[in-house]
Amino acid sequence: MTRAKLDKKPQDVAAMFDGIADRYDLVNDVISLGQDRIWRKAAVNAVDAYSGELVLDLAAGTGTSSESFVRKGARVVACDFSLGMLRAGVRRRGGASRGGVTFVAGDALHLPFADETFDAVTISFGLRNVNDVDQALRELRRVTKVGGRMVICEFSHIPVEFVDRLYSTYLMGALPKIAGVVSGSGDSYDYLSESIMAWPKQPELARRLQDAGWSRVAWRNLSTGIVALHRGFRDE
Ligand SMILES: C[S@@+](CC[C@H](N)C(=O)[O-])C[C@H]1O[C@@H](n2cnc3c(N)ncnc32)[C@H](O)[C@@H]1O
Repeated sequence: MTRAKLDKKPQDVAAMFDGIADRYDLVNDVISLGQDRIWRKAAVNAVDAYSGELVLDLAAGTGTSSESFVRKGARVVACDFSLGMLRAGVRRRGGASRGGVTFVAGDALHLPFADETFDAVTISFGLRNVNDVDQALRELRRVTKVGGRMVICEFSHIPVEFVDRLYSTYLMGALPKIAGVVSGSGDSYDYLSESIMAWPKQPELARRLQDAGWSRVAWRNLSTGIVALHRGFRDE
């Protein structure tokens, strides 16, 4: 089983997700104790897409993060570069373009869309896996219409130091073991823990959004900072 490292070589990241695609959604529910559903709901509310809008869900994987936008009446393009994850999503929905979700293969660093295509763009638990975060933030902005918005939902850091240390113990100890039993690939979940711990804290990520040209940047913690939602607008 391929396991990505912190250099996040695209072929390793894609192969790792190909390998865990079939059990990906089940493992998420188990290791987050069902919290992932609450985080996804918060992301959908933050995007606040309405009927007739076109939303890009980047690094959409199996499309779990995409489905709720459709329930709000928007059309969603679910884009990912792991063909294994896309196939699992297409199988589950019974087609590559069904019920408002269209799966598209594409790389976050060179998105296969024209400038100003989407009303809103979003990425859940994907940005941390991209090997050039700043380029991905610029690409997301390029494909967003002027006036449009972006929401990032990503694992983050608990602001209270000793609680963050306790959480790190769970991340480095129990999490990969539990995920290993459920998924059959503990190595991939060692990468999950390491990549979360190496991920920038909330203010640093906000600064990088601004550097990439996003305006009115703000964030909010979910589950005391285990996850954070960052939001920005394309004003020009
Ligand atoms: C943890 S999964 C998240 C899937 C989904 N958004 C969710 O919330 O369940 C991360 C996804 O990011 C995708 N990914 C990582 N780097 C990417 C890139 N450069 N371009 C497109 N997708 C990428 C992986 O293939 C994987 O499907």
